Amino acid sequence: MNQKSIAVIGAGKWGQALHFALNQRQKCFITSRTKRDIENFVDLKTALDCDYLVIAIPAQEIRSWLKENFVFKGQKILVASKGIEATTGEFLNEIYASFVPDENIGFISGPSFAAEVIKGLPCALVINTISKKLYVEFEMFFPDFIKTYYSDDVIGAEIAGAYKNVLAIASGICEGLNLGKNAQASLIARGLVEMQRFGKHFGADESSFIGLSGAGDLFLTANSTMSRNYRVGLGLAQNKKLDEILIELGEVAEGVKTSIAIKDLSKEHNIYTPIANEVYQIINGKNPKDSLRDLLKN
Ligand SMILES: NC(=O)C1=CN([C@@H]2O[C@H](COP(=O)(O)OP(=O)(O)OC[C@H]3O[C@@H](n4cnc5c(N)ncnc54)[C@H](OP(=O)(O)O)[C@@H]3O)[C@@H](O)[C@H]2O)C=CC1
Ligand SMILES: O=C(CO)COP(=O)(O)O
Repeated sequence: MNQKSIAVIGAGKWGQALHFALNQRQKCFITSRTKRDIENFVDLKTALDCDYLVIAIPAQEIRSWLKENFVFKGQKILVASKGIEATTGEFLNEIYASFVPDENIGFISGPSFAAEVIKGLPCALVINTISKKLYVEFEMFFPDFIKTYYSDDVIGAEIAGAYKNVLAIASGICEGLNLGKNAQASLIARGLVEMQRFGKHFGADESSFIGLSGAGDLFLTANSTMSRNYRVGLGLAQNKKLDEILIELGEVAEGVKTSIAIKDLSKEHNIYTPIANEVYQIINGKNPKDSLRDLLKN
């Protein structure tokens, strides 16, 4: 049993589910901006003093949160967020690199709806880090109902986890327009090819996209109304306003902002990303039926 201290930062849906899981083996602290009545809830300072931190705040908030709150004291970090920063197009590992040495940081990926993890239902996750030692240390904290795998493909896991959110929006749109299961399967399969192409450009290992981090998480979120991103797509297909959809959702849907980052990066690097580009345009007012026509034509 590992006796080092561990804390989750961010008590949203995923932070609370991870806290539940990590609290099975040993006491795990949790903190958040908003104080909550959760077992082992502590203030931020106490959490930051822990040896191991699991950070579960939205991707777009990470840079400012780190700047305002984080001081590196040798902590080992596991990043639970899935997204790409929209304002800069930077990947999360690039943002964290200014605050934490690479060997002290890992990224969680794989199919994992918080609502199931918090019930103790079985799942498999990948811990992606250049340090096998760090993987072994974090693995010790996970309960029996979560099987963990090791990968050193940090960029592949990050891109897969972020990109699948945009594709889940596309799949929700497809469902909302009643385009049928053939269309939806085609969209998901082509989406997988698209995110692999995007990832390869940035040095990702192509095999990450056919494993848990890529296909696993994509199949989960692009096929279920449990996914917030998928529900955003359903709303867009019903011609609802984005603001209205997001208020109704009340939780983060990372694919919305990540679609901006992918649009900018694919333009800058000349990468062919037709589905993500149509999602970006639909979010910005294009009629989804026009997107369908353009995707079928090009
Ligand atoms: N939910 C899921 O099934 C999964 C989610 N993820 C990823 O985990 C990340 C978090 O998602 P999730 O927990 O579901 O989202 P939620 O919307 O449920 O919660 C987000 C939490 O982040 C905190 N937060 C938001 N902005 C800030 C900020 N500026 N500074 C500090 N804290 C902030 C909020 O804390 P407070 O409420 O205290 O203000 C909030 O509770 C996302 O990147 C998501 O893609 C990954 C796998 C599964
Ligand atoms: O990443 C997730 C499951 O692996 C959660 O997806 P949503 O954010 O779309 O709900």
